[in-house]
Amino acid sequence: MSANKELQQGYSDYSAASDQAALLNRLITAMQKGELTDELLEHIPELGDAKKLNDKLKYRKSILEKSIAEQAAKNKKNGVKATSTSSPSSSTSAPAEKKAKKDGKTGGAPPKQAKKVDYVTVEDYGSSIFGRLQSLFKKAIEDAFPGLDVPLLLAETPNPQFGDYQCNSAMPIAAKLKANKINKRPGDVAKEIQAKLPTKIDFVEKIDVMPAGFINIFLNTDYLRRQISLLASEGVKLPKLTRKRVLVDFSSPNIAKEMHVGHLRSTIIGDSICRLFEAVGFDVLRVNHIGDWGTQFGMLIAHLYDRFPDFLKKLPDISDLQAFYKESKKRFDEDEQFKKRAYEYVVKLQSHDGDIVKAWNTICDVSKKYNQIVYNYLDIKIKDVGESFYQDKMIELVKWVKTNKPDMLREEDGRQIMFPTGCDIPLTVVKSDGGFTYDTSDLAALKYRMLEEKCDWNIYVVDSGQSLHLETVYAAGRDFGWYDESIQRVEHVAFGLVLGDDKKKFKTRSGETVRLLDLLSEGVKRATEKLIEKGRETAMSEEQLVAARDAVAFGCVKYADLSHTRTQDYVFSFDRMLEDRGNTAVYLLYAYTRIQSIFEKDEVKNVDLVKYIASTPTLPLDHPGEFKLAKQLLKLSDCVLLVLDSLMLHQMCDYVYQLATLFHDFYNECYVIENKEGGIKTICPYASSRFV
Ligand SMILES: NC(=[NH2+])NCCC[C@H](N)C(=O)O
Repeated sequence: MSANKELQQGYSDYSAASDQAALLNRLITAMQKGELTDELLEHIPELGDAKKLNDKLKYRKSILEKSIAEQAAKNKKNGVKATSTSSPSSSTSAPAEKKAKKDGKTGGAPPKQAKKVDYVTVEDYGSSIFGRLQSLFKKAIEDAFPGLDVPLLLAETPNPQFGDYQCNSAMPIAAKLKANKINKRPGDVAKEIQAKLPTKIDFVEKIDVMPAGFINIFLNTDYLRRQISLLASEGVKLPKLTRKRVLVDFSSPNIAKEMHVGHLRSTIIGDSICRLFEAVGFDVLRVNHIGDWGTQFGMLIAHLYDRFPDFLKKLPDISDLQAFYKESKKRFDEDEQFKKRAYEYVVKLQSHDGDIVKAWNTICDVSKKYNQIVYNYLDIKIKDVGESFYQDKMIELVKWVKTNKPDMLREEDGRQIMFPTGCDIPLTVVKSDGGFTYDTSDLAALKYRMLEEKCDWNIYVVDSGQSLHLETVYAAGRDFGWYDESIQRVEHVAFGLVLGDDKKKFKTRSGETVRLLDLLSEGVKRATEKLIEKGRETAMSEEQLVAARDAVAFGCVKYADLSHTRTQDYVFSFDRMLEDRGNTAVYLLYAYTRIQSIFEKDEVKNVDLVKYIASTPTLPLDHPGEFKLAKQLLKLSDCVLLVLDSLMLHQMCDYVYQLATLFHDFYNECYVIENKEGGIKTICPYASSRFV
């Protein structure tokens, strides 16, 4: 070999080796990050094969688990879940896969959670003192230490000696500077932050910087007095936010099945979120994604024809839909002839046959009529946009995917499935019989909500058991480019189970699902007993008593749910929720009643109040109890901003509970009305007059 050739060989050996080293480096980094791409795996066939085998096994495992779940559902006595996978028709009924997911049996890590966009854009903080402080401090820190990217640490102080609020950002900033080889004491960092704050802030009395770096903020009491007077004369003014279009999918029961306590939680939480959004001026779509489509309607229609032949003339009186469902399911399982008819009806329903559609409508109407009673009790407004709304949209969806993203679909055992990025469990888009699934309808719904309804924020108030299903659907939406995560937010607002006193899933004594109407009626009964026990029926008119009874009964059920951290399971207990002490609706109602009694007993007219406030632009607030109450009142906007971001409604309950407690303290310590000579009553200019 000539020297030249040797050199060439050496060079190519060297470059091959350095390529290898570079490849190895990429592989190691990718492995550490868990991002082994197919392109990288091609270089190490063994590894690629192992990965493929692993994927296959994982998928097989999920199929097996699905079959087990399916079998379990079949074996379960009185099992009413209609999967009808052998039907030659389309179905959106929850397939076994959904059940397996619900039970958490499918394994596999949940796909990456959608990034949460810092979504609520405040145009004007208005009365939110904390919001204004936050934005002032954020700006001061950014001006003093540009690009340092340290989260703002600002909180209320428990000890008034250290002011009303304290900013503790100086310490982490000093640490970060140190890491960048800049030595600065936290005290000096704090001084630099202070120097960047405006010299005069209307609501701040003084700002003290402690040598250790704490920044103590003292509010201006005159400002608070003026604010409270303004609140009294002009009412609540919430911060001004950029208007958003928000869709809230909540309640969403299934037709012909009993609405259960899980749906009750969804209804209460979803409605409260809507009310909050409406209060800040968002454009809110209250959507009931009812389960009103699927092969189970075949058997229900067949049974309807037999049991209520004149259903076309008058709405059948099916008092117990659950029993009706069970009866038809039993016939479907045992009677071949009936089964055949059921299938025929499904086909007819899907081809929009007039009478069959009417029968389907009848069943939906009976079910909805029942649900409406629950909604009326709880004062819930919601619009039905159920699974049936997506009938044609599902067909369109499949066409769309086949045309635009054909590579995303995979055929397995005759089914069309897809694995969205980062997901171990596939979505079944088309079943082997050509039918659709819960996955298909949720995909179609997501596409419609983001592209047609043009939602900025799409919220699903659904139990945490469906988290994997929803996250997989969202991941598919991202893959399909249906929404832009930097400006839009798609979010599962999950909640835990409702438990009985025995800490087990909430059931009747005989182990049945609790009917919501029975539950609410029980609440009404208990509330009536409570009111009678307190002798209220003598003090109230019948009308007032009914109003009080409903406020107590339904208020308690709602508040008990909302005041618990929603992501956790909570124990449903009438005894606890009807207590007049602690964080309960009764305790809040008690505060409200006391306020009303001031007006009633002392015959103070609203006009007198208005006059008094108009002539007192700075309310005195001389008594500590009064001042504390005023401060809490002024925190409403802060609380609204907090909950808008977290969607954790217990934070709002904590706020009102604290407010009620402070009101009770105030009521016990201060006079509100002064009894002048000659029996003339005037509003006391100093609420603390009991002490003067
Ligand atoms: N888009 C949704 N998947 N919403 C929730 C639907 C809840 C479903 N109907 C159930 O009862 O489990």
